[in-house]
Order: sequence, then structure tokens, then C-alpha cells
Amino acid sequence: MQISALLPNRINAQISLQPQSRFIGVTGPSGAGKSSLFRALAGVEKSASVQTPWTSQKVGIVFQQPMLFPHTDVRGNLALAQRHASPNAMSIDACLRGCYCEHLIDKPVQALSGGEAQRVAMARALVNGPDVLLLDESLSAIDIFTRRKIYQFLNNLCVSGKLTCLVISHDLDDLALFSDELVFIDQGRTELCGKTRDVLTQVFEKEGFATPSSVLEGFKVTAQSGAHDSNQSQSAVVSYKHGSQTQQDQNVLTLQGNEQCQSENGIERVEVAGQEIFVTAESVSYLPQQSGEQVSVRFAVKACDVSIDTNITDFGNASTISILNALPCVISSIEPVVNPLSPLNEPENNADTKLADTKLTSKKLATVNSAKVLLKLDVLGSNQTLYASISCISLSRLKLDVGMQVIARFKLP
Ligand SMILES: Nc1ncnc2c1ncn2[C@@H]1O[C@H](COP(=O)(O)OP(=O)(O)OP(=O)(O)O)[C@@H](O)[C@H]1O
Repeated sequence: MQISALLPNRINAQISLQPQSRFIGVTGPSGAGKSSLFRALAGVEKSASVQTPWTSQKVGIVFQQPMLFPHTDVRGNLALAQRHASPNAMSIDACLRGCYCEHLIDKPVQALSGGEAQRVAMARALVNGPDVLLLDESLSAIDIFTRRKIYQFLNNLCVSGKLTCLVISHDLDDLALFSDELVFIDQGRTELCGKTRDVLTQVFEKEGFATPSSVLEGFKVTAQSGAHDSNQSQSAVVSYKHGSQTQQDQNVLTLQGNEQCQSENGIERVEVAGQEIFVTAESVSYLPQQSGEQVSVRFAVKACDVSIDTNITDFGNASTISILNALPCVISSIEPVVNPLSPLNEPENNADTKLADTKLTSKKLATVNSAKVLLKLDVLGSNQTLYASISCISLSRLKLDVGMQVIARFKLP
């Protein structure tokens, strides 16, 4: 999927995406040109020259400012959008449910809070039945719980093949969780573009975040495929079917036969690199589904939530700690988390901040004035990466070094 946009003196962006990508995150510094790019793609910028694969498809855009029709109420706004809806558009009720604003239906627009107005604007855009939806920080005023639920609704529409979303956000955790691919815009150009976890790694390394998130992918585990008290490999055998209209409206994952998705008390079980991982239901999103029976999902793990255990034997039976999740890993790099405000960390004092291929000494750590280190961990049995942010005290107490095998333990995301 190729997209290009040229807007004199502002945008010169070429974006190359995989054909199966349906939820594409867009980020970059303030003033980078993200909104200008979307305005160009939506046809709002008359001087723009744009090429997209959506020439015969319906494209919608939702701005940060909801721009609802002020002379009517929520019902009136949705009814107006429905007048021009495409034949396969979802019902008003389904859109209201998916955007958590059923209770707002009779409210005048002036009586809506900022976040409520954003939810209604999102529902209104969906009622119109777009094939492609451009979201320009459209959910920025909504609390994280509701926002994640709406993103999950959109994610499910994307996975069912009904919608392609391009989503501008400064919240990298949201984008990590939902994006099939991520685009980083800077100075009007596409600086990075590709698989979310690869682009995120480059963004974190470039921007030097102290506690980056890692994106892990795996398969949903079914009820019949595993026991609770085991960390052993389980096979995941649920499938995604393009169900009836009602099912699609409600975004139901259809199960095969009598199998049940393992979601107990809001917890999903996901197989990652042969291990069973527990994740809260709201922290899982679906990948574009491949042919076959397994349902591919992803979740994000913050570096500060990962602990390191050097006892690599019998790791599935750590019954004395509350942390549920464990993945065998090898340390691939160790870098200090540098305090940017410290005078010790000016460039001339900071020449040797990469400790990856050297023996760690307390002298070196003192040189970079760091209380914490960031470990990059290769998850054994997969090509996935996990970050762990731990104290320098733990680093030296556990005598951690590059190449060491450890168990990464993390609470359920
Ligand atoms: N209508 C306009 N005419 C001329 N320049 C504009 C116009 N709108 C925006 N700009 C400029 O284009 C640049 C990119 O702005 P844009 O709003 O696209 O950035 P952004 O990445 O969306 O920023 P933010 O994250 O802060 O929303 C900025 O320097 C801005 O001043």
C-alpha cells in the first residue's frame, strides 16, 4: 500500500505499508506535519498533490476538535451523517455502543464535555460508513479506559476487514498496543515506517526514553488447551470468522466448535514463544489474521514492569511471588538510563554510555551518573524483544552481563 503526499513547503511524505495492515499509527514531534498530512490525504488542502490506494473508497476524517453540528442534538448529528451513509454502514445503535456514548443520544451538543463530544464525533464518522478513517488525535480528551475500549472497537472493525484506520497520537502506548504498522513523521517527511515494534525500538533509541514499552505478539489460548498453574507451552486454537452482520456489529470473535476463549475475570491467556502469559482483556489487541486457526494478538509491556530473575531452573513454579508472567530471555544489551539534567551527562562525560559489550563496573556506572539501567532482552524461542528497567544496585547484585540467560518476570499488562 503506497501513499504519497506533497504540500508545498510543508509536506513531502512517502509511506509504504504492507497490504494487510489495517490500523496504522502516525506519530512525531509537535509541528512535524502530521495534521497537515491528514488534511492533505482527506482532500482538505487544495494545493496538495496526493496519491493513495483509496481512490474509489469512502474516506472519513475526525479531528481533535469534534466539529459537531451545533444547531441540533447528538441524535440529529448522527441522523445527518446517516443520510449520506454508504450501504454497508453500521447502524446508529452499533456506533453509539462501540463509542460508549449511547447515554448521550438526547443531549444537545453544547451540553457535551470535551471527551463526550469526541466520542460522538467518532460515532458520527462511523455511522457514515467510511472504508478509511483518518483520526487526528480524535480521542485525546477521553480517559484511558474508555479510549482503549473505543480503540478496541476500531481494532475489531479493522480485523474484520470493514475498516482501515490511520491514527495520529502522541501516546506511544496506545499506538504500540493497536498499530499494525507505525509511521514517524518529522519535518514533513516520513522518517520511520514499518512494523510497530521495529519503529518503536528506533524511536526509543533515538529519543532515549527511560522506560520504553515492548510489543509482544502471540496467540490466544483456549479453555481446553491449558491449565492455570502451568507455564508450559499451550496451543491456541480459536479462529476468527467473518460472522453475521450482528456479530460484526458487536465485534464478536467467533469460536470454532465448543472451544471457549480463555477470558476469566477479564484476563486473557496468550501463548508467547511457547509460554503462557496472562494479560488483562483491555490490554490485548488483534493482529491482521493469517489464514489458519490461531488468533494472533499483541500486548505491550512497560520496561518498568519487568523484573529479572537469575534462577533459570524451574521458573514456571515460582510460587512465592505474585508476578504471574515469566519468559526466558538472553540479555542483549545493557545501557544506563541517563538523567538528562545531570551536568555529569554532558557529551564529553558521556562518551562511554554504551555498556553493552564491556564488563560493567561501578566506576563506569558512576561515570554516567545513572541509578537505573535499561536491559534489552531477546525472548528465547522467538525474534521478539523485551525491555527491563532495573536499578544499578540489582544489576551489580545479580552480576548481570550481556549474553546471560535470565527469566524476565512481569505483572499482567
Ligand atoms: N494552514 C497552514 N498554513 C501554513 N502553515 C501551516 C498551516 N497549518 C499548519 N502549518 C504549519 O505546518 C507545520 C506542521 O503543522 P501540523 O499542524 O501539521 O503539525 P503536527 O505534527 O500535526 O503538530 P501537533 O503534533 O502539534 O498537532 C507547522 O509548522 C505549522 O505551523
